Amino acid sequence: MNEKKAILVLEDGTCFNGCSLGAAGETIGELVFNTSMMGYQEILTDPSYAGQIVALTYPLIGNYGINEEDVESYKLFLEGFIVKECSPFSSNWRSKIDLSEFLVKKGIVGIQGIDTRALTCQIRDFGSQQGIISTIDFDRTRLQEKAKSAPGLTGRDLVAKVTCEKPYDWVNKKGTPHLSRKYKVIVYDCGVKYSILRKLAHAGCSVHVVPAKTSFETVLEMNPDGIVLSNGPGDPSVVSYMIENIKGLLGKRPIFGICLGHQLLALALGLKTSKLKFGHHGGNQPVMDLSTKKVEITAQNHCFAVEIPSQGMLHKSTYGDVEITHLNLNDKSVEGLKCHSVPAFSVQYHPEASPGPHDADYLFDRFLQTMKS
Ligand SMILES: NC(=O)CC[C@H](N)C(=O)O
Repeated sequence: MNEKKAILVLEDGTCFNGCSLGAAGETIGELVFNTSMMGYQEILTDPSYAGQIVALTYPLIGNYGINEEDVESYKLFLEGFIVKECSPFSSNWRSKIDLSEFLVKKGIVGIQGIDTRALTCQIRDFGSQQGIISTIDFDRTRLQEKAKSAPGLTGRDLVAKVTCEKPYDWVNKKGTPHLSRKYKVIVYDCGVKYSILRKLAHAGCSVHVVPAKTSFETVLEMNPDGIVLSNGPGDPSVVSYMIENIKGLLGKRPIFGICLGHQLLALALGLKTSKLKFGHHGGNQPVMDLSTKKVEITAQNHCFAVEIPSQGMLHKSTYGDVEITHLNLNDKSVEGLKCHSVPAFSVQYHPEASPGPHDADYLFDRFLQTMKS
């Protein structure tokens, strides 16, 4: 273990002393804990973690290294990383680099050797808060002040920070776009995970990714068969340009929203979103499909959620009835919705992720069916 000191100070003054992991320096972000036992590479490269410091609850992380295939983005957008113990060596046939080297290379400041269980209990009991990791300043009062004055996630448009600058086609292994495909899908990149693009390509779609600020008129001119609203970081309620785009697309083409995309679709339909106490981040969240009563084990990563409409599971929107289709069995929060009069549906969880189970794969088939009809 790197013996260089590091400190984590929370907004409320709680302090953890540990060792530096990754780059030296200082970083501030909203603290979240992720309960996945593996998949740290996918977590690190998920753009939805922009603005956040991620603590992993599983105690030993890094033992299968980092490979070239499992990245979810070209860049790391999270603010910091916390583990109990980073494995000092890694072993896997695909591994190209150790986790700690990878973090240094990507400039991510982290801390290890702290009681991640105590940190998790703190976040779970008192809710998420800002935290600061430092390897250069150990003055607790000063660090706490900095954490307190950090902006937080609410009211911040982080999509603008992570969306692609230019449109691009998702290419196959030979580097050419999948053009002669059955369905042409436009993906609004709000911080898209590559697994979504991989799944769509695997399902037989040609996949065109566009920046989040692309107008709905431009998207319609491209004549897609369907539109995917991707995952992404931050507070959905302030991403007004996406909400306006969705309003322009509803009823014109089939829409499938994933995570932030689900929240944005809900907002466009007149529903509300709000922040959860500490969010859902992990690979074993139980979700019930209310129409079949079937329970799926799902991967999730979100801090905000769609509120249950005051009149119950059916919401009257200007686009017709909107039904809440899925609920989280842990806290009964909204996990999915569908429109009755226009082809649009969405889920709060990640059907493209497979933290073991592939329970939610069927949603891609459903999207294909919607495009077909
Ligand atoms: N993974 C996501 O798309 C996250 C959605 C949103 N930023 C949230 O935290 O709730």
